[in-house]
Amino acid sequence: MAEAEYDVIVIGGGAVGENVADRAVQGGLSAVIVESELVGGECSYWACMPSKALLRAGAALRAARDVRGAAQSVTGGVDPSEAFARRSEIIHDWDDSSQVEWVEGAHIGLVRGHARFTGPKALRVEAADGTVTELTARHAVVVSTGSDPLLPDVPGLADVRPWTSRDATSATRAPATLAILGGGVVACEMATAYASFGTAVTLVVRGQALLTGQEPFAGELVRASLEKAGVSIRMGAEAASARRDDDGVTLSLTDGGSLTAEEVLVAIGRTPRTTDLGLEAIGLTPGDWMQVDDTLRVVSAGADGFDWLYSTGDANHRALLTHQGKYQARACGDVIVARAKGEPVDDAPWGRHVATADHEAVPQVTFTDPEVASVGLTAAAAEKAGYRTRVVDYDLSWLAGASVHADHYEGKARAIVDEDRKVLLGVTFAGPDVSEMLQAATIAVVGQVPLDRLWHAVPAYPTLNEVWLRFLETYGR
Ligand SMILES: Cc1cc2nc3c(=O)[nH]c(=O)nc-3n(C[C@H](O)[C@H](O)[C@H](O)COP(=O)(O)OP(=O)(O)OC[C@H]3O[C@@H](n4cnc5c(N)ncnc54)[C@H](O)[C@@H]3O)c2cc1C
Ligand SMILES: NC(=O)c1ccc[n+]([C@@H]2O[C@H](COP(=O)([O-])OP(=O)(O)OC[C@H]3O[C@@H](n4cnc5c(N)ncnc54)[C@H](O)[C@@H]3O)[C@@H](O)[C@H]2O)c1
Repeated sequence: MAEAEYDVIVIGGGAVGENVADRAVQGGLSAVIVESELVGGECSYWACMPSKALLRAGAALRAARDVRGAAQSVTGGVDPSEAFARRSEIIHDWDDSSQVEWVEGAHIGLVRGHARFTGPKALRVEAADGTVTELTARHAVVVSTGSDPLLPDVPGLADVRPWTSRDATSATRAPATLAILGGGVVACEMATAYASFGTAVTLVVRGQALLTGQEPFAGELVRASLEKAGVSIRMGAEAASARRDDDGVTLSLTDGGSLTAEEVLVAIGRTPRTTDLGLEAIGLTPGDWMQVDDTLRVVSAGADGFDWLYSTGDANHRALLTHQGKYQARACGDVIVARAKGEPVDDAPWGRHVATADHEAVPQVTFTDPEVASVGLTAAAAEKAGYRTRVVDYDLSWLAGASVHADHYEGKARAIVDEDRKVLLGVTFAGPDVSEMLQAATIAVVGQVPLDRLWHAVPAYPTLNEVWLRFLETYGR
């Protein structure tokens, strides 16, 4: 049995854990990552990267088809086998050697195996070959273990071996038919990708809308385009039972209907990867999300007992997005260094050691058709939070840039103005290729740039970014 002591132990070598360890080492501490699967985690191998790779071919074709002159050259559809091959190439065929090389180059230790707490600042790591390493931390342990797909308790569902996001992103062949449970981000993105491969997709959605955390027009535009692409959408229905036979999986639905598909993908949210982490050894409850303060320090059972325990990324449930987890990681790594060295902690809102943006300025792109790019609060969320707001809507198709971009550009944009401070609380764009417009909105929201000053941020003509000028003109000066 090997033993080792480090200043910082990071459990989980996903994109988030890697960044915590990197910041700690850059601050002069020693750090080790414990990883039970692939260094790079879910995002690199089963989530962001492969899903976006699978979506890209369809998006490129749609763009070309809507530009007269280019459209004439598009004579076929997406070739799924080439799209799967490109996906595999982009994610290095599930080989993490390049990420391991990066970890080594960053002077971060790496222990492969499954970590469990044995006590405060103490972990036991079991590798697949049975090797055991006992690790102790001088200053901090960071739980960056991510999340797993949530499976609903539906009779028979587990027995039909449903697809999760991992199966959908690592498939090497498109099924003829696919049922998808859920109407959120994974469901809509995977419906878009598989419909582009020629799969007959049926979405089974519990509520009456898609992408419910977003402005309502986003879900409505995505719904219309999925239906145009041949996706069947069953709103107000849930799976009541499932069984598999030679015809595939048959789902009976709560609305009395049923459907049969070759595969069923469950995409109804996530559950924390904290069940098998030995949390009971430190007085926490296995299977819970880790509750943290803005410096990412665990507060679940009173901050005093856990001044050495942190959690970043999906595991803390603040914002289940790679970029936001990496943002937390930078604050977390830096605050661990500051506390270890007895340096001042900058934990005022927007300080170096806090993840303030998690509360009201989270950017997200959903890579559907159309893309949905949003940051900050929706109109409903701003109202709920008690702000006095004005909603500014603009139709993206009215922009000169849109008419050049595509022959039938369809899209909408919304900005939420805080009427008391005359700054933006949130912005949403839904339209083809809006993803690259998001960072300007994020800067305006995080920077709390006054509308008066935004008039001086002149968008280039003729680009889609002219929506910024139209927002201001619509609002009035
Ligand atoms: C289909 C899909 C598409 C997505 N697309 C996007 C996107 O486009 N953009 C975006 O921002 N977000 C996207 N997300 C969300 C994003 O994938 C997650 O927010 C991100 O991966 C979280 O990173 P993490 O480091 O917290 O967790 P993970 O990436 O899950 O990493 C955690 C790591 O910890 C390891 N681990 C867990 N327990 C232990 C243990 N006990 N011992 C040792 N190691 C352990 C795991 O093996 C894993 O490697 C997507 C999610 C899904 C499901
Ligand atoms: N492009 C991106 O940024 C991207 C892409 C994919 C995933 N993600 C992240 O991954 C996370 C997980 O995505 P997701 O789509 O699984 O979750 P989600 O929270 O986005 O959507 C889950 C959907 O399932 C529904 N639902 C919940 N329980 C249900 C049940 N028992 N039966 C039927 N429907 C049920 C919800 O109403 C919701 O519509 C998200 O938080 C998202 O941030 C991000």
